[in-house]
Amino acid sequence: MSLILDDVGHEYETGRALFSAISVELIPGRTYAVVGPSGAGKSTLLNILSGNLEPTRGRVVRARSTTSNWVFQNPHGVPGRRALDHVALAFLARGDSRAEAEGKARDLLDQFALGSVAEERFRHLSGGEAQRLMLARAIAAAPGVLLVDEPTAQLDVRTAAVVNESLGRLAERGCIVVIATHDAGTRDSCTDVLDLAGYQS
Ligand SMILES: Nc1ncnc2c1ncn2[C@@H]1O[C@H](COP(=O)(O)OP(=O)(O)OP(=O)(O)O)[C@@H](O)[C@H]1O
Repeated sequence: MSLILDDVGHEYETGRALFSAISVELIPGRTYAVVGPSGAGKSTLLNILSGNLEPTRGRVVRARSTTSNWVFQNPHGVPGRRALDHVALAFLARGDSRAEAEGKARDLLDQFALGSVAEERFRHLSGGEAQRLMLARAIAAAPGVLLVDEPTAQLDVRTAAVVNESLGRLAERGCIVVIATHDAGTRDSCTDVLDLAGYQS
């Protein structure tokens, strides 16, 4: 089910107008890079897409059943919980048995080059590992829309490419993936680019 931005613009009470007149239909199967200079409003647009923030202009049309999942720039995990359990829980919540959930979680961890830290506690992961774990957990939840803020900011080029590929694969499974990014590699790996520079008020 698509997500439609209809003439969307936003201005915080305290500030200037960030962007205006964004009209675009986001379609399952595609990955959207939201780009623009720092302060252009990329995170704000993700917030609007998530439904957490009402735009001051226009509207977002989404199916009532659409689930969205947000991966933040700063990873939030449970310090004493194993990496594996963070991902397995999402499968358990969807009705899998413990064995099935752990099997699927290990596959996903391997995809994100996290197989070797599956048994590690969250607090022992590096910044980049923790961020990839958050992505794996979000993907395990199979949301209709995945919103990701700067997924490759802490990663080396090779690991960033792994993450970009995984986000593309998730889209291919029917998810709308929207990524706020400054990373040219991530932008180029997306099927579509939404450049906020073109929507300045
Ligand atoms: N809750 C808020 N209230 C008032 N102003 C805000 C609020 N959130 C963000 N802003 C301002 O709106 C502007 C856009 O912020 P936003 O975080 O959306 O930009 P961004 O493009 O994601 O930036 P960056 O690339 O640096 O992450 C900034 O000037 C910021 O200070």
